[in-house]
Amino acid sequence: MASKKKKVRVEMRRNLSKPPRENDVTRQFQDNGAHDVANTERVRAKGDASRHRTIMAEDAAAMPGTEGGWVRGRVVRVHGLYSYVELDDGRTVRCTVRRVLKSLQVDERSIVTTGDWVWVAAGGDALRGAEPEGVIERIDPRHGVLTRSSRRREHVLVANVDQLVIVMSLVQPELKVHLIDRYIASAEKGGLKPVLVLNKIDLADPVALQPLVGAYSQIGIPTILASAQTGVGVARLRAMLKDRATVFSGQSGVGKSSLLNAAEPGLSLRVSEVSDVNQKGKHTTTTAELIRLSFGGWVVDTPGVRQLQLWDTRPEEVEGYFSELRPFIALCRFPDCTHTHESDCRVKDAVRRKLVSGRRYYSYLGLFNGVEE
Ligand SMILES: Nc1nc2c(ncn2[C@@H]2O[C@H](COP(=O)(O)OP(=O)(O)OP(=O)(O)O)[C@@H](O)[C@H]2O)c(=O)[nH]1
Ligand SMILES: [Zn+2]
Repeated sequence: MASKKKKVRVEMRRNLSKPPRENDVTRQFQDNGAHDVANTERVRAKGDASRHRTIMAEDAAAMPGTEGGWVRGRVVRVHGLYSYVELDDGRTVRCTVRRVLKSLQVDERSIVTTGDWVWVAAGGDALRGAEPEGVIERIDPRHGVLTRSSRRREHVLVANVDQLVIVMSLVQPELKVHLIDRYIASAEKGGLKPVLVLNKIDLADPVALQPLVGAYSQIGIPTILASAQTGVGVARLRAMLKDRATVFSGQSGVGKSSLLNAAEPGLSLRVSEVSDVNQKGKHTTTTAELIRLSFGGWVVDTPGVRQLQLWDTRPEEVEGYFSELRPFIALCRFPDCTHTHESDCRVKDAVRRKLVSGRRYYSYLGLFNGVEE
C-alpha cells in the first residue's frame, strides 16, 4: 500500500474541454444529453435505438411525483457492487445498477461513481424499511470530474465537483507562495473553481497580507483570511461551501481538518474516519466519499487527492491555467509564443507594465519549465 510508494497520479479534468474518446463512458452520457426529458425526446426523435437511449426515453413517463416514479439522489460512496445513494430527505439507499446500464461499462469498474446524480426506482415499498434498497435507473451527465490515472488507465474518483478549496497556512508551516499558483493551475486544469484560504491569521499580521489577498482577488480568486482557532473568516468559508461540492487540498498541518470543523462541528471527524477506513484497506472501495453539509453542500474526501499534482500536462498547456494571461497571449507576435525568450511577447510586456503580477509570471515560468519532470 502506501509504504510501497506506488505512484498514484492524481489529475483533474473537465470532460467538456476534451474531445470525445472511444470507450469514454462519461462522454457517452454527456453526448446522450441524459439530463432532461426534452433531450430524451430529441434523442428518440433522432431514431437512435441504442439500449441506453431507450432507457432514457422510458424515463419520460417515470419522473418523480408520478406513481412508481423515480427519485433523485447522489452517490455518496461506492462499495463493491453497491452504490450508496443519499436522497434529498437524508436517507441512504443501497443500490444496484440496472443491468442495461451496466452493459455500457467499459471495464470491470463500476459505471457509477461517487458524486453522480442518479435516479432511483422507488416503486412500492422499496425505499421504506430500515435498510432501503433500490435500483439506479439513470445517471445524469457529469461535470468537474476528478480522475486518477495509474498505469496509463484513467479512473474517475469523483464526479460533479465544483470547487477546490486551497488551504495554506501563514505560519507553522510557513506560507509557500509558489505552491498557491500550482494548486490554482491544478484547479483550472480540472475545471474547478479555485478558492484560496489563508489560515492561521491569528498568528500573522493581516495588514502585511493585504497585497497578497488583493493580488488574488484581482484575478478573480476568492481569497479568505481565516483562523480556525478564532473563527475569523469561517462564516465566509461556510458561504463558499454552501450548495457546492468541494474538495479541500493543502499540505499537512495547514488546518484543513480544523477549518472543516469550524465550518461544521463534527465534520472533520467524519472525514478522518472515512480516510482511516480507506488507509487500512478495510473497504475495497477505490472511490471517494461525499459528506453532506448540514447547511447545504458537500465535502469530498478522496484518498490521495490532497496533494495535487499537475500530472500529464504539456508545457504549452500551462499558459491556459493562468487566466489573467489570456488577453495578452493572443497578441504575442508568434502564435506559439512560450512567453519565455521570444521578442514581441505581450505577456512579458504586461509584466513589465505591471498589468500582470511578476510573481504570477514567475510561477508560470516555474510550471512551464517544470511540468515535464
Ligand atoms: N493558531 C492556529 N492554529 C491552527 C489553526 N488551524 C489549525 N491549527 C492547528 O494546526 C495544526 C494542524 O491542523 P489540522 O487541522 O490537523 O491540519 P490538516 O491540514 O488537517 O493536517 P493533515 O490532517 O495532516 O492534512 C493543529 O495543531 C491545529 O490545532 C489556526 O487557525 N490557528
Ligand atoms: Zn508571449
